[in-house]
Amino acid sequence: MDSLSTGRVAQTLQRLFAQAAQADHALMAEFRDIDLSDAQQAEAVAHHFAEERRDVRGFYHGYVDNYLNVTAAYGRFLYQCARSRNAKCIVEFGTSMGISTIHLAAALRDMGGGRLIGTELEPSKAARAQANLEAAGLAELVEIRVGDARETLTDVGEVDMVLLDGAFSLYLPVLKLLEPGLKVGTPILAENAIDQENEFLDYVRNPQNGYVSQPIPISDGRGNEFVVRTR
Ligand SMILES: C[S@@+](CC[C@H](N)C(=O)[O-])C[C@H]1O[C@@H](n2cnc3c(N)ncnc32)[C@H](O)[C@@H]1O
Repeated sequence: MDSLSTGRVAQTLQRLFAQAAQADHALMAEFRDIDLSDAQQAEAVAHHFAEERRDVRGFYHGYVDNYLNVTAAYGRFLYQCARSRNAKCIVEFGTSMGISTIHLAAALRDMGGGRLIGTELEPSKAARAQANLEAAGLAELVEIRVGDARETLTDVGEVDMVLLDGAFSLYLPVLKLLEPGLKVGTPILAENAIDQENEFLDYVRNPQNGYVSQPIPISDGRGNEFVVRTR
């Protein structure tokens, strides 16, 4: 049996997905209801990117009460990746309220233990994630570093798996920060890696940089890139 489907982990996830659906309802509806042409969509994404790049802290502070979480299907995929990799050390950029974190930490626990280093800009979100991990019985496996990933992830060392789910304009600098500790075969999962003037995608899709990478269709329209380190 896996702990995703039973006990405290399953109960906590069920509660969090319900809370997330409520908290993010208006936000999600905004995106769902927009029927934009390709050109308008490209413009909207570019605007989003520019705003985030201009003021990362301010941009995400605007979402302080939003979960912005992975889907349940993507969470299961994270769990599967960690299990298939037999991961012992996982790094997560962008913890929010801890939904993805719980999936990853559950995989670590189901394999006998390990360490997850997460990072979150917003102190109140980090505190809520901590409480959620405690509710799921997984807190001892996770360290949530409060602050900007570019400062909090400078010393993580060897990593078996990475989830990039923070500010998407920072995926490339954060990957480069982690690169010295990546091993051959390390999977890097990137959420919201939208294929539009994206320097991160340009980098990981160029085999000369030591990766093989392609989008995977788990959560439609969410830009799920699956990257594997090849050297
Ligand atoms: C998409 S949400 C993460 C969702 C989470 N992985 C989940 O599935 O529940 C992105 C989070 O990254 C945080 N974030 C954005 N930029 C960051 C940075 N530079 N360093 C650390 N956290 C950051 C935001 O505050 C936000 O809570």
